[in-house]
Amino acid sequence: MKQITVIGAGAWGTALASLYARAGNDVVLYGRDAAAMAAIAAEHRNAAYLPDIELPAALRATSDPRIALEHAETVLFVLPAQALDGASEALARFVPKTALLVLCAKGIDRKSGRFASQIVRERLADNPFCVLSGPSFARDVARGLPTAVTVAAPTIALAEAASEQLSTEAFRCYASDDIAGVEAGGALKNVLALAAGMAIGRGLGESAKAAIVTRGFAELRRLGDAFGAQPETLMGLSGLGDLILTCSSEQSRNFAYGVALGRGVDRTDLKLAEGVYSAGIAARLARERAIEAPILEVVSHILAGEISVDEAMRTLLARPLRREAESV
Ligand SMILES: NC(=O)c1ccc[n+]([C@@H]2O[C@H](COP(=O)([O-])OP(=O)(O)OC[C@H]3O[C@@H](n4cnc5c(N)ncnc54)[C@H](O)[C@@H]3O)[C@@H](O)[C@H]2O)c1
Ligand SMILES: O=P(O)(O)OC[C@H](O)CO
Repeated sequence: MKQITVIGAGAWGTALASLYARAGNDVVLYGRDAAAMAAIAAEHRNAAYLPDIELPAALRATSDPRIALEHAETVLFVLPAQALDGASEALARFVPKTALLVLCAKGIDRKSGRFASQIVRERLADNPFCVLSGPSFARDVARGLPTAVTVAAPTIALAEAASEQLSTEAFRCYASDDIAGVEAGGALKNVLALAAGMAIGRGLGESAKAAIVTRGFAELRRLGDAFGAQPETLMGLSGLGDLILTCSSEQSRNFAYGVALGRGVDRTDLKLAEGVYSAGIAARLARERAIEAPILEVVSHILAGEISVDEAMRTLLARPLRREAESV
């Protein structure tokens, strides 16, 4: 049994806390909202996220960071990318020096262009850490449905040890030492899911969606390569695998948000579509590296209210014709 603390009581934090509590670990879920955390502890249910899922009775919940972290052997950071800098600064002093950090955000800090590992390690430089990413809807994992993800760490030995610890019967972790690849895949697939959703919402059809996902994946690979990612990582669970999942179901908040944009309707009920925050910075990082990323570019312009979905499609379709083999 491990002492595990999950920071972030949203959908994914609640699902992971539930997964590891059911697997027999001593798990504490930490969230900022004292009333919400007291309700989770009393009712074994997270009313704001996954309200219909019954949480394990052994799962503890608190809004006190000292209580949450004092005995932690493993600390999962399950916060939106934009919250990581502030939260890791505020919480760093409570995190035991030897605790394994598991970074679960799929986004890019839009001010600094940094990924989760770069942000959190600035505050917690001495702790061992890994990044967890891959096809995994919170609801599926909370219900105990099976999936597989990638766990990347600075050394393959640490990644294998972390994968061993983080795997359960239904949650299979593959080890990798490609942190850049795993983080790039997780963040960029969200932006591409917005584009895929927009195509469906605008009524452009499944063929257009498949073309956008495939050409978007070429952009993900080019930009990932510039970040130092290994191609096989991007072809794996945290790249292609998560792209397939996220672009194929309205269970994805990013895809659903894109569908809504394509239809011209408001979806403020979608609590977090990470791609909305990562699109502009992803397009900028590509531009700065002279990497062709027309889909990331148009998504960032649509979100900024600068062009419509129709204008974006016209821009994409008017691009010069290329040999496919030269542009993947
Ligand atoms: N939901 C999923 O299926 C899923 C799966 C895999 C990865 N992810 C990724 O995990 C990350 C979190 O996603 P989520 O689905 O849990 O989001 P969410 O919107 O459901 O929950 C985010 C939680 O973080 C809390 N929070 C925000 N700032 C905070 C702070 N400074 N301190 C403490 N808590 C804070 C919010 O109150 C909320 O409870 C995202 O990067 C997302 O892409 C989500
Ligand atoms: O609901 P989304 O779009 O944030 O996607 C959730 C997970 O990242 C899917 O793997």
